[in-house]
Amino acid sequence: MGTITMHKYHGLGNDYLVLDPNRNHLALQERHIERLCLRNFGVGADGILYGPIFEDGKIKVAIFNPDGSEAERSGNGVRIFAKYLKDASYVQEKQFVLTTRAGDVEIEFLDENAEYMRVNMGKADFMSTAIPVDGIEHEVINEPLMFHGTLYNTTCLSVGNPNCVIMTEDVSGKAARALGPYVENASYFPNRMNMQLCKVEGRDKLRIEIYERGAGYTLASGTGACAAAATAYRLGLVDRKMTVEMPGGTLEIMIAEDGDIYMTGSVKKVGVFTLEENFFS
Ligand SMILES: N[C@H](CCC[C@H](N)C(=O)O)C(=O)O
Repeated sequence: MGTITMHKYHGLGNDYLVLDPNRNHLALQERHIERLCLRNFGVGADGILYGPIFEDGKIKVAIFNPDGSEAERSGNGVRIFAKYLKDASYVQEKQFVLTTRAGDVEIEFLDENAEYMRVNMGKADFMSTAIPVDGIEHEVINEPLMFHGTLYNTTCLSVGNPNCVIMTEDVSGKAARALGPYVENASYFPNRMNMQLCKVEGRDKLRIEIYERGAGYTLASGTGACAAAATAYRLGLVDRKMTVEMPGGTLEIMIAEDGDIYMTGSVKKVGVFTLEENFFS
């Protein structure tokens, strides 16, 4: 197998390991992903970014959660991977397109070190069939759904991956950890679900706590911030530009006139890990 080298980054405390198949020989399997993400027995991460995969003239990245499931998109993940592409000299431009399983995102570096960037994350889709949410095709807006015996007023949407946003005054890590597993695995959601608890703190400010599909409680989520922002805007609770505050830090979100969601935020490199030959044995 040869030595495996991985590059660790975080986006507002949501940390990922980059595994580059062009520079490592590892047929990535679920068990490898789970083991690498373990914080005590492994390297520790909220997910794996596998790429760049050069295909059909595109630069692709595959995104995996610690439970081995593949995500259609990750907001912190695409900012991290964009910085890796620059650090590893795969890209020299200030702007370029990165392709995820949910399609293209447009990256724009805002500084020399690619530690601060803006990403066009595309449009939100509230249609049940796009998220997906079971039942007749309808927009899932302000819908009462039952989780763990209690009804919650929810709005569900896709921003490439499935998100459930619950507007509430009780936005805390404790509340997110308590409710999150029931939302993640509710029978309404055929592909499971990412959950955000969201408090509107002004026409330009949201605060969220996150429980991610396949990852659990995390300190920040790019798609989660975009989902909360698109929901609050759709509900008429905020203007087009806002900050979304999370335990790990803040992202700036702007909903453009055409509905595209622009996410601006930072990325930090932690370091490089070289795995022991027998790490997976
Ligand atoms: N767990 C998510 C993917 C990562 C989302 C989050 N880390 C982000 O920054 O968007 C999912 O299964 O859809």
